[in-house]
Amino acid sequence: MTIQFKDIPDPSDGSFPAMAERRWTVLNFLATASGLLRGPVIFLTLLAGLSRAGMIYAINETARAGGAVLTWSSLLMVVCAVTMLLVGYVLRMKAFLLVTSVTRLLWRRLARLLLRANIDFLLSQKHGQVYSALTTEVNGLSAAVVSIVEVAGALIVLAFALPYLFFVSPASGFVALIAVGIGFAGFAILDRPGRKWRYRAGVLFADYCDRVGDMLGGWKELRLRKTRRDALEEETLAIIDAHVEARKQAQQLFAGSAGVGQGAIIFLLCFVVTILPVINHADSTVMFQVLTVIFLVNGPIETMFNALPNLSRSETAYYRIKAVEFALSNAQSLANVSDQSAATEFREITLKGAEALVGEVDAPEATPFHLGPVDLTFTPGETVFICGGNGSGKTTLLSLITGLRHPTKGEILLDGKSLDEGSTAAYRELFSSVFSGFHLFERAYGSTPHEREELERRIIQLGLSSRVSMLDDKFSTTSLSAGQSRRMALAVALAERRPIIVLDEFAADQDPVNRAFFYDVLVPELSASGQLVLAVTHDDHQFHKCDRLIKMEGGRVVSDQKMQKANAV
Ligand SMILES: Nc1ncnc2c1ncn2[C@@H]1O[C@H](COP(=O)(O)OP(=O)(O)OP(=O)(O)O)[C@@H](O)[C@H]1O
Repeated sequence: MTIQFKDIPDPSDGSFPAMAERRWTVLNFLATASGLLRGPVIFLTLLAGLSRAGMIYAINETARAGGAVLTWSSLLMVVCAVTMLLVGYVLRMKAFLLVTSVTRLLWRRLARLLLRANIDFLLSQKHGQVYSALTTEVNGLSAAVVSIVEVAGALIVLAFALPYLFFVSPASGFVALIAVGIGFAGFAILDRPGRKWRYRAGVLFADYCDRVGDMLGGWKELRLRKTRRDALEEETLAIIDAHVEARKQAQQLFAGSAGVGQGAIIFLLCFVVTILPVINHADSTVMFQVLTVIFLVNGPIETMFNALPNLSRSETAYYRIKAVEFALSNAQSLANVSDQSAATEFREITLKGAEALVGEVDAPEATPFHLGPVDLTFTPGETVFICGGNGSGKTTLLSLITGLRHPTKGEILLDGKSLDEGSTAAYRELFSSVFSGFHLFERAYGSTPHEREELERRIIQLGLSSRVSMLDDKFSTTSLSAGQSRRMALAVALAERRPIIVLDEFAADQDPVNRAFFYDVLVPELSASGQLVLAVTHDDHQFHKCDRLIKMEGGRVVSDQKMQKANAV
């Protein structure tokens, strides 16, 4: 399924209520997810702001008192300075912890959604959007918590410093107000195009992740053909350049917005040193007081105008993450969420008029593959081979039988009871499998000690003990040849001792000895133990070794033939 950015607000949409609402949504999310409102950060920010404001006042009062060392104002100055330094340090640490809280929450949420995503989403080829959401977007969004704290701190300082400035010199207070206003106006003007470029950079980063996926997954094909490698490299470089350009454009606008804020403070300073003496008839005390205020609010204001673009970037990051969550939420399968207890045995599995559509979501422009209607029944102890040409629907049929895919029409019955999404999770536990595109985990996740014992036995039985050993539930290696990897996956599946084992073209990459072992020893052993064996195979000279042979053609079961099983040799 291609991820649709349906719910991403248009970054160029600056309509006031929509924009304000979006900002509020992001701020609200960050405040809640980080625990900002619960912890001491608000209090510490207030304390840091107050101590800075207190510093301004104390410096001025000390200067007015003639600079004596032991006055109440000089003591206040020391207390404020120490508080400012200590609180500043604690605040930086606490802010970092807020960032990690948001990252953890988002990563956990996305991981949960991924683990419950349905087959169509997982079969989709392009997962760059997921990788980019999990990396840059999550980092960008989390880091914005610090910006909230910085902006809040600066606003607190301003809330005290501006009235004080009006008190000391109304003209300076007025000009300072204009300067801050200019800073905000610069941000408001440059922010929207900045966000647009930032959004584009995000899309391009996702494309880059997809190309990296191609480089890692297709490294053999890329090594063997220079023109293919060159073309991919060329495309990747173009994506990188476009991404860098988009980021540069965004940065130019965001830096410009911060620059306007900085320029406004410089304008204020210029006013103080050039115009104020004329208005004030060169009163050096007022000059000193005004300069002290500007000196001490300069830092927080600069930080604030730098932080505002970060909040803007975080808005884009938030909605890009939301888009992935949206796509994943739409692709959730209740069968992956339900925690009904596992089914441990069955009498009969029936597919009744079951149909499936493949590729409908992933490639809407192409005609989807239609499987069925299929009517089949399976019982314990049967050995069923499924054959048919490439693309005839064997794997799709297996995904229906195993409950990985829900029929678009018809139903699957377990012991006469129709499966719904809620009961499918328990049903799936009947199966162990080695699909053609299997995955070897580094550990035997979720295995019991008894299963691990069985796994060690199977590793020996399948001739893998010279390559693989187990330390607790961890395999010594998963770097194996194709045939060995498949046997390793089989060992894991066998150790699970489920009532049904599904094997998709298992023998395809086995040597003659292992192939013979599979058909003549293993399959009869499983059948004798009462397990239902469902095996996709192209080995027509082995067809006589099954109880039933199902033949697929163009998505339909064209024959379901009872076989006279030959005895194993
Ligand atoms: N992710 C997908 N998106 C779109 N179509 C798909 C996808 N996966 C498979 N198909 C299509 O579904 C059809 C059935 O595929 P399936 O894998 O079930 O065939 P198969 O019989 O197992 O083939 P093979 O012998 O090659 O493994 C094919 O025509 C294939 O092109």
